[in-house]
Amino acid sequence: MAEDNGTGNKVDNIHGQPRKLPYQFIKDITNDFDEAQIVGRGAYGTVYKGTRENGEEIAVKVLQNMTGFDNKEFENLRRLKHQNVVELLGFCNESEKVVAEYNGKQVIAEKMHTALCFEYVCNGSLAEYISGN
Ligand SMILES: Nc1ncnc2c1ncn2[C@@H]1O[C@H](COP(=O)(O)OP(=O)(O)OP(=O)(O)O)[C@@H](O)[C@H]1O
Repeated sequence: MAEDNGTGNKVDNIHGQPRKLPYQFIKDITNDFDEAQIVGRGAYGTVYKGTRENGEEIAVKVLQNMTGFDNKEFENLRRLKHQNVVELLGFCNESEKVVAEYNGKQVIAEKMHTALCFEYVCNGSLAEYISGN
């Protein structure tokens, strides 16, 4: 089923090879990165629970201070498929022009939106599981 996120970006089946996802799509499924959707925080950013129109849940890891996915870790993750490893469904790497202040002047700046989307695992973290919380 295709999902129209209101910008003309149709997002079909997201399973298979990890694919590039529009920023508008991850914004929509996380209710504009609503605090109530936060499921955790890691060293690289905040993880949100996103819900697609068809009810499918997705973990959206919004990465901070990243400009792209040219590192080895991402390439490995992209190829990895294993029953014990959460599946990478897609990634977002989109720039947006924003007005920012620089040296007291208003300038047009390019803001990068980078995120990784994984299958959602609903049993909490391993630490919580082991400690029985
Ligand atoms: N696929 C997922 N499904 C559900 N919750 C997740 C998922 N991925 C991460 N989380 C939640 O978000 C928290 C932070 O995850 P994240 O991967 O960002 O940090 P991390 O495990 O400390 O690794 P990193 O070193 O990459 O920061 C996890 O502890 C977990 O609670």
